[in-house]
Amino acid sequence: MENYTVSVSAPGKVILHGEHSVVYGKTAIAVGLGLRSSIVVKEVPTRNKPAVYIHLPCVDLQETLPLEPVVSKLFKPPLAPGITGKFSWHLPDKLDHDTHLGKVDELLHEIKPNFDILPNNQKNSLRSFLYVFSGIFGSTNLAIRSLDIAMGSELTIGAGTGSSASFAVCLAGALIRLVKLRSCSSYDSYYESQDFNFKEKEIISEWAYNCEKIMHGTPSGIDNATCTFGSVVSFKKGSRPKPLDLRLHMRILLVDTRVSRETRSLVVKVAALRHRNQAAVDHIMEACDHIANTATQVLEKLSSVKGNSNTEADYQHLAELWEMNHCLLSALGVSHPALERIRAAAGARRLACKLTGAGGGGYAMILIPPYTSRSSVDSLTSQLLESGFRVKETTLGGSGVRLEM
Ligand SMILES: Nc1ncnc2c1ncn2[C@@H]1O[C@H](COP(=O)(O)OP(=O)(O)O)[C@@H](O)[C@H]1O
Ligand SMILES: C[C@@](O)(CCOP(=O)(O)O)CC(=O)O
Repeated sequence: MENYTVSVSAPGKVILHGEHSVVYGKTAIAVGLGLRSSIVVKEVPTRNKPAVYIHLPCVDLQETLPLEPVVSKLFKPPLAPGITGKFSWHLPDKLDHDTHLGKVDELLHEIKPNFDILPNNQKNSLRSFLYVFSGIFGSTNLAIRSLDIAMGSELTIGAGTGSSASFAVCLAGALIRLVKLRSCSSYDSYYESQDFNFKEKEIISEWAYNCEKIMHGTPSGIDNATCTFGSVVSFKKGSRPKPLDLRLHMRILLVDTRVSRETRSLVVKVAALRHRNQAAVDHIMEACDHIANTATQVLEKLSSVKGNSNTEADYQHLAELWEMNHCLLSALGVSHPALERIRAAAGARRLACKLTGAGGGGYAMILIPPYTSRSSVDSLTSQLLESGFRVKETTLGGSGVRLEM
């Protein structure tokens, strides 16, 4: 019997346009980052009793989970109320989420008596792991084998660049691939397939959405969709995120202000401003919506360009939109002196810069068009590092979840 090894990676995400205005029903666009998380899942010989050996260095966690109680308590998860039939791993949105998560929590308290005193990040990673593992394997008839699971990430954890969705997408992707490999023979064409198909990606994104519910309560769905499909995802409240099939490879400097912020309190701050100035704030939101829509058109043009002379004009247009968007966000009161210092340094080199995400600190992104000189990027990076910021040069619009060889 073959012992399989599966390696999968998935990107983080940033919001390009539409932060805050998305809360008021306007369009947001998010893009996959060049920085990725990765997972390696290995079937290993069972030593004594079957177990999963988990290595999660990003949250400082090494854990061995016995599999027999997982099988007896968590397999065969229930369907949501009102839905009949048998649950299958193809249908994560039909799972009775609260009941299944409740059982996961009960089991974790049984097998780890100190569960309650673990830090939240470790708790959430373990809960998500058991939830997805038992949801996927628990609806198959495959014999249980011991597994070794190791995950890593180039992303800063808990900083608004989608590490939780990226983690969950890797996990769901790897476990689904393993189930499919074990369900087919080496003569099937699936065995040879080098990547996930669209339907598989939809299922992966739904499992990751359920994990986002574990981590955040009421996620919008944009992070799991962007980390799964990569490229650009357009989103409006109340409708499904829409992946756009664009081929982009835009360079940025992703600059961490190291000023911590809380998304929830910034959303409340904007709501209070709107309460006092509704017409003015609604016009700002409307303007942000136009920017998101125009930027989508520019990205479509950039995506279709093959050495076309308009690239420079398109990048300039995009830079203009970034600048306007940042200033509108600043008018909403969500900039920060650290973000403005980064903008000044970028502006001195005629490079566009905007905050991304909730603001109030967090990250700024600086657009690096292809015609920017290396010396300009290097001197800007040095200046930002000297000022105490963290700087990573990366790309926007990269690929979504993928199998690694
Ligand atoms: N590589 C990883 N390994 C283990 N857990 C991870 C990893 N990346 C993210 N997580 C989980 O996701 C949580 C971070 O989620 P969140 O606070 O939403 O941050 P972010 O904005 O980066 O998504 C962590 O506390 C941890 O539970
Ligand atoms: C400010 C907001 O529009 C985006 C927040 O993004 P992040 O938490 O910084 O990734 C809030 C939201 O959409 O829920």
